[in-house]
Amino acid sequence: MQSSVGVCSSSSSNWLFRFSAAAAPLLPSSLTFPISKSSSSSLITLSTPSLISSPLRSTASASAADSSHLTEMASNDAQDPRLPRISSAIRVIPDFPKPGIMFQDITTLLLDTKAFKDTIDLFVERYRDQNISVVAGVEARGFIFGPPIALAIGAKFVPMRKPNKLPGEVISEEYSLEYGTDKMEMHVGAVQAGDRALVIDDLIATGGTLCAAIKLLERVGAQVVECACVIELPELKGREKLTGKPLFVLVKGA
Ligand SMILES: O=P(O)(O)OC[C@H]1O[C@H](OP(=O)(O)OP(=O)(O)O)[C@H](O)[C@@H]1O
Ligand SMILES: Nc1ncnc2[nH]cnc12
Repeated sequence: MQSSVGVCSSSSSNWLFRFSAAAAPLLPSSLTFPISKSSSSSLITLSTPSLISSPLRSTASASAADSSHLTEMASNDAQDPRLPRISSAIRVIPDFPKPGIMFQDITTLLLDTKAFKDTIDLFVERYRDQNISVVAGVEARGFIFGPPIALAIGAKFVPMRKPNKLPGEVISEEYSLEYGTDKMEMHVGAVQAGDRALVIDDLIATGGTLCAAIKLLERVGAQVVECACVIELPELKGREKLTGKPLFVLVKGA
């Protein structure tokens, strides 16, 4: 099938420069727990958990009528003590893969068995009763978080892959990057019209990647109930590009 360039385009590269804290985000208060970088080179340690709000509070912008109950759930939830550990388990590596980029490294979260389990549990607790039929995981790091969530909530897992990786017939969605475009692909037949989809990735920056995933799912008639990420970089305003789809995140990069 043909590729198409979606209306959701990201205006900057996937590798993102981090803005100063002075650049106040115009986003709705969606945050849960800020990741802060220690003075040492790579490992971050959270200084003070000065701003913890519930992960369930943090996310859903309630544009999709079908997801309004998720927003309601969020607003009623108390702070969750699991968030500081999750946040502090994420390492920030400056200048990777290019100078100026603060890389949010979730591999250290995977080494912390409690924090990793808590991460999965938080998503499972949110989605287990939402009648989700498909969890769509975005390559590559959405492949880490998506499958355990899918298994736990009884949904199928569908990989959303980079070009020319899937062997069967695919549909493709191009999306803009700062210099050029990238493409995401999904197997034809993996998702059916009427499926209720959750899109999972580790991180939202400009939102271009999640936008492409949403478009692929909607092209086959699925209903995207929500997007979920471990980390949001709010300064990049990716949330605003999600065509009204709710976004749920656990922590935000500072
Ligand atoms: O919100 P965006 O600006 O679209 O960026 C977010 C995407 O960037 C990273 O993946 P990347 O494209 O680096 O691929 P990888 O996981 O295969 O390294 C990240 O895991 C998200 O998928
Ligand atoms: N700062 C960042 N860290 C990790 N993955 C990213 N993808 C886009 N920006 C990123």
